[in-house]
Amino acid sequence: MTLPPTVSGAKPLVGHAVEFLRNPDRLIRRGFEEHGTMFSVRLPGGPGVVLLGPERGRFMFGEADSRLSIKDAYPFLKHMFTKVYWLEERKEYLRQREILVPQFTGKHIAGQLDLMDRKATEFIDALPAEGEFDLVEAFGPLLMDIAAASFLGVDVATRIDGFFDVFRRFSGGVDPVTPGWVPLPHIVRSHRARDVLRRKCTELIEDRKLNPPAESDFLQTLATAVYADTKEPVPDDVLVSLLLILLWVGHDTTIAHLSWAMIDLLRHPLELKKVMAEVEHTTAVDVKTMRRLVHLDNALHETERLHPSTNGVVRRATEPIDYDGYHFPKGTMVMLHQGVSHRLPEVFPEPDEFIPDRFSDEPKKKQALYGFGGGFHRCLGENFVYLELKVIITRLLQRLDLELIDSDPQPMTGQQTRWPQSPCRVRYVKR
Ligand code: HEM
Repeated sequence: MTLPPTVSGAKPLVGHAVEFLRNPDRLIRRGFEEHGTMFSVRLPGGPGVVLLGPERGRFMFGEADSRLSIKDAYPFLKHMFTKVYWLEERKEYLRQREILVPQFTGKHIAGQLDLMDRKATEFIDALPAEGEFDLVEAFGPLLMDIAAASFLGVDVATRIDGFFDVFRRFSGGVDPVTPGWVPLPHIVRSHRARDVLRRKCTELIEDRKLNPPAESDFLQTLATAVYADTKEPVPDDVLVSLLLILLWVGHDTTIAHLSWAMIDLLRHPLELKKVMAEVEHTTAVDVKTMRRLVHLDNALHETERLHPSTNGVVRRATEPIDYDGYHFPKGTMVMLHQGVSHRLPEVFPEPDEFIPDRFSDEPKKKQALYGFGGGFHRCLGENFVYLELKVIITRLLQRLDLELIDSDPQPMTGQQTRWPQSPCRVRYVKR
């Protein structure tokens, strides 16, 4: 048995590396058109296999970590975070996961809703009576502020002004092809930003150990965490990396989802009207009320389908794997690409159209979405994100009349989170 067929366009020596770095979506769409839902790409680190669609997704996320591993799947995380969480051996990863999981229970997330509401309200209060803003430029600091207040505490969040810009430089280090030691400008910038962030997070943890607040919060729980099995304190460098991961994933990908959700709604007045009717009289922002916002929920899933925030979910084969008539040698990089998977016409008819009601007609279709990954590593923050988006959008639509200035923003290309490219401005008038 052999690898799946290879997509066209491989160059001598570098294979598909350059196109994969610069325009992975185009490469993968071409692969789909040439070979269907499974094909190979040639990358410097060895063969890569791209999988598309729910059936292949079930295979990928159903495989054990011991065969399709997350540990070596994202090499850039090594230089961005050093050795932590996904990069650890399975036993250590599970010990760290045990610390995180309790922070994402329904009860904990429900406790964050008032904070999200307060921050969204402050954001709107601070706007002049009318004007315009760029969605990414405006939502970036707002979402960073919510992530910082949720994971560092409200008092600390006020002391870390400017974190969003530092994180922006840090995120520039996402590069699955170039080794972390190569001194290219984006990697050097990312390392400098990482050092600033690590220093700051170390100070915060040390400070919390010395001065615990009267009421415990997430940062306090983390600063005093012990491993469940040995009862030994978790070392500071691990705590700092966990904090950095949460702050990073806690705002970066959400910027894309929130910005695209607003763009999708503003470009579809009939859908906007349905959502407006639903949120118009919403005063309390408790979990039950947010769950009743069915149109908004469907619209957010439709945005997740059309504009997934990440570039793909990746695993590395730790042993040779035979699948559907093909052979993946040990070391193969296996990637599920959400962008193309979410637009397969046989799964989602009229794939390029924004049709939130498709999820009312067939709620199970949500299971074919991979915006938040799948299986054991499925995003721990998914419920947090959906509630956060609902709270913010409810308040925005209640208090602002909005109109898109740039009517057709395009997604970022390359390896960056799929934010809409600026300018993506809205004009608003306060009601
Ligand atoms: C729109 C926003 C978000 C998107 C699109 C997103 C997407 C993802 C994806 C695709 C994965 C799976 C990675 C893989 O399997 O290789 C993941 C994992 C994860 N996400 Fe998110 N995420 C978002 C927001 C958040 C937030 C707000 C948090 C928490 C603050 C969070 C915490 C995590 C954690 C801890 C994992 C790792 C789970 C594990 O492997 O144990 N995410 N996310």
